[in-house]
Amino acid sequence: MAPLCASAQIDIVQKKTTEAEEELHTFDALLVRSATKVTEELLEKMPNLKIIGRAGVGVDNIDVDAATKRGIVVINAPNGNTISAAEHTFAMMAALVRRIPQAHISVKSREWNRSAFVGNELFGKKLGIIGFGRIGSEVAKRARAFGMSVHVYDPFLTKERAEKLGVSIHSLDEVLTVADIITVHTPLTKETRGLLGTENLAKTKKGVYLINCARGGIIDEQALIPFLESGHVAGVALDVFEQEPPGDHPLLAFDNVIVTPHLGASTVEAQLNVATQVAEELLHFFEGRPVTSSINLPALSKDVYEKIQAFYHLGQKLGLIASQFMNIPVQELSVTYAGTVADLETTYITRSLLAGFLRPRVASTVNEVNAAMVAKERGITYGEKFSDETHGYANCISLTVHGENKTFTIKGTHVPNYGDRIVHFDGVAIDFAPEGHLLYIQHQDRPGMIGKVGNVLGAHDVNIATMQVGRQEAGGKAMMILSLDKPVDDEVLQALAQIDDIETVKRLEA
Ligand SMILES: NC(=O)C1=CN([C@@H]2O[C@H](COP(=O)(O)OP(=O)(O)OC[C@H]3O[C@@H](n4cnc5c(N)ncnc54)[C@H](O)[C@@H]3O)[C@@H](O)[C@H]2O)C=CC1
Ligand SMILES: O=C(O)C(=O)COP(=O)(O)O
Repeated sequence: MAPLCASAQIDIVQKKTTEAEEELHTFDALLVRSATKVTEELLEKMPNLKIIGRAGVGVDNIDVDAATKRGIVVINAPNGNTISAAEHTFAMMAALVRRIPQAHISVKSREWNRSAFVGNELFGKKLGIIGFGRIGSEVAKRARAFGMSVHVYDPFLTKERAEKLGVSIHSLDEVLTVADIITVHTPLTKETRGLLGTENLAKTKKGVYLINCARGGIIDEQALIPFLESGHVAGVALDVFEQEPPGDHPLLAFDNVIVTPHLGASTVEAQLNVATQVAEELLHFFEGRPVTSSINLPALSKDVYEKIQAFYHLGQKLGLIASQFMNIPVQELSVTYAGTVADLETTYITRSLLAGFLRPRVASTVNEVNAAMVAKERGITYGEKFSDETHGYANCISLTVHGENKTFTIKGTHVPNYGDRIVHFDGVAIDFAPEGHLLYIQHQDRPGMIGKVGNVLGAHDVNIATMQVGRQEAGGKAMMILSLDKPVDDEVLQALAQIDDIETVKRLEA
């Protein structure tokens, strides 16, 4: 939190959401741990919210889809508590096989019953790890130091990484059947909920030990009961529960179930790490710098951000202008990158372009977080292409919009230390800055057109800042793009449309 406390721009309110009902609508940012449930209902009460920071890893307490729909960035602190969670898992493993909590209670009860607490060694045992990300792999390192062999199931794990960490990759069934101890380290998702349920528990070795320091529900709590009763499962260590706190849960009655109250990340070090990480990211966000640990935005490093920043702005302007020009329903946007920009992280630029395009069309907030989702909802598809055709510029972004009976193409370039320029507009080569109050006029290429337009605007007290003209061929289709000191009203548009040889007049705000 220190970075936030040091910032003069940030006011910190530390309360439970239920105690802050009256103020909820005022907050720009929300920082939470796992106990706060960020539901759609809560988000509805927070119309000002721009970012949610999870000071930890798991975001299963946050309705990320609902946040994304509203254009709210969700960030977490992905590695600040990894070591603490891995160490806690290991502490639970040792406690489980040596029955330390039970022995502790016994001695505290003034008993001295050594024969009741004969345990097992970890040395030489097969450890099954399900989910081999940051925490799973740290657990593996410690297991190897204890002389255990490590058998991993993770559908996304590469052979190289497994070899590097000295573990063997297996199918889920293989891990279930060979492991003496199984520990789960996946996120809680549709796929992992109930991963260790009746069917899979039945595949485990008789006398297996199970550990869940990831999320309640990955091991099905109800399904576990008969396996404990029959002695098939020798013991279970749980740091997390389907409902937290678990209340009077039947699992708590078993002597060989050892538990902690979601303490995996509860160390001084981990809390300092995650709080600092998330606070720094939050400040970056409000300073307009990239955030690197967003759940609902592609990751972007500072270096990459600095390179794409200019194109990000250009993309947004291309989208914005094209959307107003094509003020009809559209089905498809096609973006082509050429020259230096084609080597950059274009996904971000495309998202920005898409957000610019959608902004004049939708009432709700649309930004690079929810642009793809909003486009999908409206049946607009989009795609990226790469080309060598830069039209003589160092870089060129070209956007083609496909509407029902019309297709429109706009191309732009970014010139360092000069700015963005639109260099092609609806088939005509032109050169103007996509800024401010613009007016598009399509007309026949005849002498005197500029004067006529100037007269009408002058009569309505509209000052022209710049004027660019272009045409396909002499005497054919021609266009003017004017930049004006103030926006024009409908009356001015009508007056211009009445000039002979003017075919279309459109207002474009950029
Ligand atoms: N008890 C506690 O206080 C803490 C719990 N956690 C929890 O630990 C879990 C793991 O965290 P990290 O290692 O940081 O995450 P991670 O994202 O680095 O690793 C998760 C791994 O699970 C794998 N995975 C995803 N779906 C899978 C599936 N269906 N089957 C097998 N593997 C699958 C992924 O490929 C990934 O390698 C999370 O659920 C997190 O919320 C994290 C920190 C503290
Ligand atoms: O980071 C995680 O996923 C955790 O489970 C830690 O949760 P906490 O912040 O301790 O409520």
